[in-house]
Amino acid sequence: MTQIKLCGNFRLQDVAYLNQVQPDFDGIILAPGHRRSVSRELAQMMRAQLASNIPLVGVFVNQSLAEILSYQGIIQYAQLHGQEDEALVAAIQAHGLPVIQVMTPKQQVSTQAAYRLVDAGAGSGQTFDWQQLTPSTTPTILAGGLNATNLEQAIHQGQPAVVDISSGSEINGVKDLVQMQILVEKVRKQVCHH
Ligand SMILES: O=C(O)c1ccccc1N[C@@H]1O[C@H](COP(=O)(O)O)[C@@H](O)[C@H]1O
Repeated sequence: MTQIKLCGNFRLQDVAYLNQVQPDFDGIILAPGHRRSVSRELAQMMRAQLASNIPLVGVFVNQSLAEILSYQGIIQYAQLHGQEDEALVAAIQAHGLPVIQVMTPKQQVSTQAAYRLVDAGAGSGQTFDWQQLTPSTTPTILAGGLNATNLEQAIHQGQPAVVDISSGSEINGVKDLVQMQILVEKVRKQVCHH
C-alpha cells in the first residue's frame, strides 16, 4: 500500500488544500533560507489547522539536536535532509520523535530511522533511475521530481512505501489544489491495482 507525502507546503491555503485531498503526510521546510521555508509561528498555525489524522513532517538541513527537538509538539516526524549522521538520528528518536533519514541514490545506507528517503536533490524536482533503489528493511520514501506524469511508473519501478512530492504539486511555484488531487488519486488507484 504505497502512501503519499505532499511536501514543501508554505501557506495556510496549502493546509486547506491538504485537509481536502488527505495525503498520508504533510511536509514543511523548517530549514531557513529556502524558497519554501516557514517560520515557527506559521508552522504552529499550520499544525493547528491541519487535520489531526495527517502527521506533520518538519524538514531540517544540518540543524542542531536542540533546534530540532524544539519543534516537538508541532511536528510528528523530523526529516533530515543534509549530512546528518546516525548518532543524531538515534538522539532525536531517543526523545520520542521519529526520524526520516535522507540519502542519495548513490549512497543508500542502512539507518535506524523510521523511514529512509531516497532523493537526488532537495526540492529541485530532480529525478533519478528508480531501479537504482536497493532493498532495505527500513521502509523507503521515494522523492525527487515526481509528478502526475511519472508517478505511476515510479511506484511500479521503485515499489516504495511512500512517494514524496513537492515541486510536482505546484503550478508556477505555488501549491495547486487540482495537482494535489490528481496526485493523491493516482496513488490511491495504484494501491488498488496491487
Ligand atoms: O523544497 C525545498 O525547498 C527543500 C529545501 C531543503 C531540503 C529539502 C527540500 N525539499 C524536499 O525535497 C524532496 C523532493 O522534492 P521535489 O519533489 O523534487 O521538489 C521533498 O522531500 C521536499 O520536501
